Amino acid sequence: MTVIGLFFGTQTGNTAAAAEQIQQEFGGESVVTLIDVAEAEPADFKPYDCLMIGCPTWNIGEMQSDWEGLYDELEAVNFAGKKVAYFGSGDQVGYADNFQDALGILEERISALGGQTVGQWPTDGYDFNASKAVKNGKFVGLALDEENQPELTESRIKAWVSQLKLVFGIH
Ligand SMILES: Cc1cc2nc3c(=O)[nH]c(=O)nc-3n(C[C@H](O)[C@H](O)[C@H](O)COP(=O)(O)O)c2cc1C
Repeated sequence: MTVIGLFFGTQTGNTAAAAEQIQQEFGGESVVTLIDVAEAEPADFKPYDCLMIGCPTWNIGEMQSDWEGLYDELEAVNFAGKKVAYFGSGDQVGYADNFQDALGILEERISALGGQTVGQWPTDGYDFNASKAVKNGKFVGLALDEENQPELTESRIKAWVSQLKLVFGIH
């Protein structure tokens, strides 16, 4: 078993591609296991003390549909003692009033179930009106925008992962 479980949902592939890049940055399959939420159930979260949650925002402020389907069932997971990092895909221009809302929705739910949020990310360099993913002036996790800032994705992932390696205790 690997150290980190990365659970992602995706509609058009952007969040899946980010998940793969994040896995590579951490050192590959021996460190991070990728799990598509379309095939996940609550018991799958149990083995991991370190989790990453990847979810794009869809339909104006909603979670991607596979996360939507799992949302109620998350209640069966004990997140106490787990460090949880979040990342998402969104469109800050097209959906400026709901940028990355899904991240905020999931973070609130999983925190209420005992998860410890790690990997917060600054809002500098983004331009949007409102987001449920902003808490105390920061995004609750890494915000990616393939529509408007695809050239920044790689460097954002590298910076975020290097910060998380320390938090997760991975060298
Ligand atoms: C109909 C539609 C609704 C969307 N709604 C939002 C939204 O409310 N907030 C946001 O940040 N992005 C929104 N997006 C942008 C997607 O999150 C973005 O395209 C993302 O990269 C998709 O990720 P995926 O390929 O992993 O599914 C929307 C896109 C479409 C086509």
